[in-house]
Amino acid sequence: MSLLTLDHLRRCTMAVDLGASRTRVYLKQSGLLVDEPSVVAMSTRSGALIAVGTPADRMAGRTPDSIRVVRPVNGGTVVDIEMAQRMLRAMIGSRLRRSWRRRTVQRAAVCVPHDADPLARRAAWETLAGLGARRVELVDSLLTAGIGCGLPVEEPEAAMIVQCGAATTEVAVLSLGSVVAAEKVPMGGETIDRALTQYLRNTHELLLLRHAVRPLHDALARTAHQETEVHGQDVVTGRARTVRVDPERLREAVRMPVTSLLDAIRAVLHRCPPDLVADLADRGVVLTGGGALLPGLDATIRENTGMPVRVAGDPALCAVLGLGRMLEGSVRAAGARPEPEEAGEGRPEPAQDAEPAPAGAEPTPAR
Ligand SMILES: Nc1ncnc2c1ncn2[C@@H]1O[C@H](COP(=O)(O)OP(=O)(O)OP(=O)(O)O)[C@@H](O)[C@H]1O
Repeated sequence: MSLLTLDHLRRCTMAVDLGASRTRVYLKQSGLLVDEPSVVAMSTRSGALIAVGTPADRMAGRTPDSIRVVRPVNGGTVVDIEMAQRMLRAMIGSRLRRSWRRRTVQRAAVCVPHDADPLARRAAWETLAGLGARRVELVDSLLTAGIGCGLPVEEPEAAMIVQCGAATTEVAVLSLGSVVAAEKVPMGGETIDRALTQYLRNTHELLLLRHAVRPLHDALARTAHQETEVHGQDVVTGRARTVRVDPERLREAVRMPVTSLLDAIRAVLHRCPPDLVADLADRGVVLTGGGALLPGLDATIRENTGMPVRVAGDPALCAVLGLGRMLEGSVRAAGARPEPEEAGEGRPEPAQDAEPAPAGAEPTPAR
């Protein structure tokens, strides 16, 4: 994270985190503007938007043939650019006056996964450019999450972050404003939900209702034999049925995804120089992302690594709030002089983390 990058970011007015589960938008000097499910409901006949965000999410699994529910982001990557643009435009448009909207989106910053390939970076860039952004800065979401949870990422002492998203979890060691080592596992909140749903289907022949998964999360932290009642639909008869499940069986059901996360933490530790590992023993691990709220996850990591583990405050908002802090100018670059405003002046160059504007691609005018 160079002075130049921070200088470019300070000129942005809008910070965006396009997540598989939720979309968040932070407005400079105003705070969090949008925090809504990344979901769009559209008419299959006319293609018109019917609902966006929370109301669209409520429709999922209940729609007639005339309505299609679309999730334009998958694993932190925009997979349907046009739909992501329509979703963002509707979310921002409903909260900002038209005159403000144009000015706000002109310079935007967006979080991208650490290992985002050129296509994924281009998709994030195009989504924002299509909204009218003339300049789009792409910033590593591991750094923004680290800043958002209060880690002094610009210092030489190492810190470990585990960013638990909906579809994936990223483990990283941060030092001097950059990522020293990182691993990604295809395990997230959705993977845990799928494992619990499959367990109930295979063992109890019960189909779980979409909103009945959350109580099972709480059950994961209970002691053995403290059974939990689960309501669902019988696979064979199709009728409503209730079963009682032991928390120990639920923990077994999610053991595989959790073990893959523990393996990733070990792999990252092995790749770190000994001095940084010594820092981690003192500073421990911080869990960010909505999946960090899974009851008992922090305790499991603590038991298996022997390191102190804490869940960040508002973990799901860390990435966007961290990017917001960069926009507000409250982050110092590694080894920065005290007056960062004066740095970066002079010849304008592309920011280190920014995607260069693709050749021939003019920013689309605001609609
Ligand atoms: N209280 C909770 N207990 C357990 N899991 C939770 C809780 N709250 C949110 N989650 C899970 O967190 C996940 C969403 O996290 P987050 O909002 O960080 O994801 P995202 O940024 O949209 O996704 P990604 O980073 O994968 O693109 C969901 O899968 C959700 O089930």
